[in-house]
Amino acid sequence: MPLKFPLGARLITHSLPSTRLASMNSGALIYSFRSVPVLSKAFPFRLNYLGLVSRVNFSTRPERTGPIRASKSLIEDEAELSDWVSDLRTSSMRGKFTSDEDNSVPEVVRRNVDRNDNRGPRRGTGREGVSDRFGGSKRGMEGEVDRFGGSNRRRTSNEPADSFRNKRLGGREGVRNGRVQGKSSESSLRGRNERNVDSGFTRERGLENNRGLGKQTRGLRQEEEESSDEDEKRVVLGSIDDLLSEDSSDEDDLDDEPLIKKAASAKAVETDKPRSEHVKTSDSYLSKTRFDQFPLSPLSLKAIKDAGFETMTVVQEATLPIILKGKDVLAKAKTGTGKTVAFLLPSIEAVLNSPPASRDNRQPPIVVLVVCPTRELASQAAAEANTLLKYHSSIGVQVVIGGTKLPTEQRRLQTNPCQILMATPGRLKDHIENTSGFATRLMGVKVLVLDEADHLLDMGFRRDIERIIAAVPKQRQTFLFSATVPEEVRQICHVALKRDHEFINCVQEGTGETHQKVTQMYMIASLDRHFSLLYVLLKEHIADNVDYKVIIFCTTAMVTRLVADLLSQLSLNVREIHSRKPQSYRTRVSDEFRKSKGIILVTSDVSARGVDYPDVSLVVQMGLPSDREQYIHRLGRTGRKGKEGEGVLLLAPWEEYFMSSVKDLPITKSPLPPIDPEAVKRVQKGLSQVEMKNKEAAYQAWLGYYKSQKMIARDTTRLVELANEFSRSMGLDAPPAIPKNVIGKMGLKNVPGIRTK
Ligand SMILES: Nc1ncnc2c1ncn2[C@@H]1O[C@H](COP(=O)(O)OP(=O)(O)OP(=O)(O)O)[C@@H](O)[C@H]1O
Repeated sequence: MPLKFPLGARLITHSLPSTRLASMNSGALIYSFRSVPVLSKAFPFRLNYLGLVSRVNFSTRPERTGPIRASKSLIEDEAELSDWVSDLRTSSMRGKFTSDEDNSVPEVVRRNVDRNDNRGPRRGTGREGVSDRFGGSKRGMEGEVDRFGGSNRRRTSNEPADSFRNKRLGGREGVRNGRVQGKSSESSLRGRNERNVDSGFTRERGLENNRGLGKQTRGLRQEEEESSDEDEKRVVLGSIDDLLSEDSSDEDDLDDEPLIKKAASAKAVETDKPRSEHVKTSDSYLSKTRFDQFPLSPLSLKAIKDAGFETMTVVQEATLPIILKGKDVLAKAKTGTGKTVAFLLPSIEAVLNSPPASRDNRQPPIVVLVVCPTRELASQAAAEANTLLKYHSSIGVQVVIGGTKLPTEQRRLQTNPCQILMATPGRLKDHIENTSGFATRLMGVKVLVLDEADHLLDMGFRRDIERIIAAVPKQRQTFLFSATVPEEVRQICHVALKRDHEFINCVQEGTGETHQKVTQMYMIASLDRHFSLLYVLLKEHIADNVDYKVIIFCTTAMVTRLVADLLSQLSLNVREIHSRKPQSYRTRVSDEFRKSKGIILVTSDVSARGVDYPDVSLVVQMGLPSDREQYIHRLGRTGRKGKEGEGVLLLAPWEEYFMSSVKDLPITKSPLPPIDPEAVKRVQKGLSQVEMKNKEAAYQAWLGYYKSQKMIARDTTRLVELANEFSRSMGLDAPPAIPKNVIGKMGLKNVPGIRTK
């Protein structure tokens, strides 16, 4: 079933958390952060999470299951951000947010603290473009075959695969590098901020339920995906891809005593359980802790049972007791390990513990505000919330995500009030500023969640996030969740979190942020071989996996369209998603892909984070990922819920420098598979059938994307040479001419090799 990675590639394992919270068998690492001076004005507040459940009176139930579930959609996000803004990001963030935070001294409250953080540089992102076409002709397949054991024959997952990859990779046991590093850079870093208390669990401070306040900071500009109007805004902001677009458009603990009580007496818990019980020996994303070991609403527990969740995931087990004690939390856990439920369950408890709204209050307070970077994620979180709220008929969920007219959402908010609101930043800000009574409702917020927090705190979203934080009460609880928490984010998380927040790191030291069951490899090939290589890889994967489900990430929307067009011409079962597709289309394709097998999704970074597609067998990343985090999140679309998966990163030789940013991840360099001349011919033919305007747009978008990559863009002559190489790889004799204004915006005026129109 899997790609035949070098044998050695499968030998590298990275066990999940081997250390765990004394009371809960989890492997999370918890750091408690001390204040920075500016946050010393924290004031106490207590949420009675342990108290009896009180019900809210207003019902929003009917609307909840309708429009919310119907509103799943794929969104554009960072791919939408301006490269120019991205280029400013790293330096600005560092310059601006280091002073106070550098003095903060987090307190480690767990033993066996993992030191595993990010080191990679953060970079700009791609942009999106236009398109609408999939399905594809059946041309081009006849006669192609044997290389793959028959053109249409697929092996079942149990069949042995006798393919070129066995030969190609079988002799490469020694090749795999399995680089597992990461201590050194980190220890120096954490040495500044944290202590490793190796004597157990000492968290008295956490029992106080003190509430701090999120500091509000000055804003940096933000840009989001919200609507076609927003898309237009992005054009103004200089996204090259936008400029090029024509249509603008992710058990044995049988003690039934609620674990929160155990957590409240951490030392006692430590003696209750021998340490050995706290060591996980597998890569399981699940813990052995049952949900009913926590003081959760019986109705929530019933819904959890209905959902088929038997035990908690590691991140759920690790965060819940801390959150239930009223602490702010920054949680890092690998992709596909249940972070959404981790923040939703205690959020529901917060609603239940809130005083019931007055019956004549037509604008009942929003108690829980969940902010997600994309529409898809907000909708997905709402769907997950609805699963958990199955028996909580009095709790309503709404989504404000853009993609629809603001007045439509305004009406919905008014007619179907909710206590839990999922939102994307831009649209949320719109409501704060333009929806009557909305700001008042936000004053009821007791829980603020930033999903994909590192991304939301990044430059692109910062200004809106700061505006949002300013709009909710300082007396609140805040949860930040992500699979990646780069150091820059650690340094600025005080923007949202209280000074005594806890950092719960479910990523074990040395494992990196990726899953051991996901084999990763990268290939270095000249651009002119990329399309053929992709075709060969796909054909092989399809031959080996009867239920293949592949995601191909491309650098920009226009390149996404090009690749989707090509693969369609090659008679592969392809769909495409990127920001320039209409919302309804993205929703439909997303739903289809979620449910389907034997399908390939070509996508831009709109699908990189958080999207929960089950059973993705292979993720291919074509070209440079915007940064280390993006590589991890993209890869995280496979190997979810402890499943196996494969990842291939396809780079040109001059992109290989990227590998230094992921050197701690177990990525194997693979030799190139032989490319059958027949396959080359088919690809060439396929390319010749792709519309010229799509190639032109892809060329320009490609140029725009790589112009945003500093390492490549600093030599503009070389950049244009490379772009022209890409042009040739599409079968073009001469590079497409680019409008003058676009060339000017890209700073490529008079660069040799560029053609102006
Ligand atoms: N306790 C559990 N047992 C089994 N499945 C669970 C449990 N909790 C959540 N899940 C499921 O696991 C899947 C992945 O969850 P989720 O999307 O929240 O992952 P994530 O950690 O947020 O991933 P990403 O970092 O990619 O956003 C979902 O389908 C969710 O319903």
